[in-house]
Amino acid sequence: MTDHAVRVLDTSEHRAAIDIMREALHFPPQSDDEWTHAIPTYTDGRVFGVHVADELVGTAASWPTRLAVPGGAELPTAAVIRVAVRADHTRRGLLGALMRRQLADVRERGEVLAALNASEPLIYGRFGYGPATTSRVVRVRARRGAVRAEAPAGRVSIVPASDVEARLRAVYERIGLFRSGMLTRPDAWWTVVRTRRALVWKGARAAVHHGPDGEDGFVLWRPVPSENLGQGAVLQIEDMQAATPAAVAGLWSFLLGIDLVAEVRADRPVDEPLEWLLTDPRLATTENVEDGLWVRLVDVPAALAARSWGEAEPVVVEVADRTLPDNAGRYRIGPDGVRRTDAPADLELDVAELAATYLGEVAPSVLAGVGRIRVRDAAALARADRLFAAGRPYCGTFF
Ligand SMILES: CC(=O)SCCNC(=O)CCNC(=O)[C@H](O)C(C)(C)COP(=O)(O)OP(=O)(O)OC[C@H]1O[C@@H](n2cnc3c(N)ncnc32)[C@H](O)[C@@H]1OP(=O)(O)O
Repeated sequence: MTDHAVRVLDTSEHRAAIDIMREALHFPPQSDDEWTHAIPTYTDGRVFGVHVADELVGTAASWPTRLAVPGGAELPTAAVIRVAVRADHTRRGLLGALMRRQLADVRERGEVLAALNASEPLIYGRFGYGPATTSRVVRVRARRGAVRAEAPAGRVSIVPASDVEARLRAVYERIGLFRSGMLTRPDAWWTVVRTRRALVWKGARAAVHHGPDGEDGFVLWRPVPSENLGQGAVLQIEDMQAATPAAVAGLWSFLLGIDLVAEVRADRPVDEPLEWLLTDPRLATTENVEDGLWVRLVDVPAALAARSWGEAEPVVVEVADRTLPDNAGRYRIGPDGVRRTDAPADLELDVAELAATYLGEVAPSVLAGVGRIRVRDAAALARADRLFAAGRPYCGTFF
């Protein structure tokens, strides 16, 4: 491995770090205007840099959030952002050095989980992250009456442009983390959205859904270029939160009924019953189903203790963890809770596979079927499926 040093960057070095990230993603360096907006999105003390011969060549940062897990607990979580190594220093172990240092830091802060959106799915598994939520990219052809009349939709009203951030924040706070996989949104997250609205998403509009008990959903969308301009605009949903079935129906009905709109595109939960909601289910086309939030159990005992478990006889799971070895060991998981044990293992898995099952995204038997969980007691597998089962997770907060 190259001679290198990883350390916390001070604030005067943050701009250089963000430019390394932008270069790695093939974006130009930031303008002064962009940098002014970006400053508050870096949390002091949480931005790492890796130096080779005193030159900054890589970076990884995070900000603090909370992630909802099955049963409703919200766990302190590091949202990992802006991971990059300069192209002339890749594949020499520098990301590994950054990841190890960052995970140690997350652990010291008492954060139970780390989470990220991966640019490529091959990067993070080796550091114990697993794909823990899924989303689908969907296109829906717009037409008035696209949503079935009997759907219990409420009223939708457009938010004045000057009020968008305050209203959306208020609704997000109000509805809370209503499904597992959701994250709290700190100031830094809203700053990023404000910046995008000002600099990139020009023309973005927002609307809220009014349910019987108040505002229970919102959508932020913008028109995007399309080849079919003559047939109407294409609307890209940038943020949609819908805490009730009526909010789902109301917001879709509103968007699909706007005049001069040909199509609405969105990233939505795979279990959103869109096709059942539409008068013609073929109006919706799923373009892709892809990994969403990658999660890392940084403190395995605390993470396992915090989620609820289904009804089944306990299983003993042996967890391997190369990066944070004190997580390794056997855990007895049952409906009454989780404790370390010396009993023989029923199932053996890596902490990355544990992360993939943790929020209920995938059943242990699925991972066992493809050889990613080793089964020592076949009878335990069905029990593990029942224990790990939970409503489908979805994040909905891109960062
Ligand atoms: C949360 C986010 O910010 S996601 C954005 C991530 N950043 C990017 O995609 C920007 C462009 N890419 C980069 O900056 C770099 O290639 C990085 C950060 C992804 C990887 O940095 P590197 O310093 O090259 O990684 P490093 O050398 O430590 O690799 C560690 C291991 O991961 C593997 N690896 C790293 N990146 C990749 C990749 N993109 N695809 C496949 N394998 C990879 C390496 O081969 C190595 O494997 P090994 O341990 O078996 O030898």
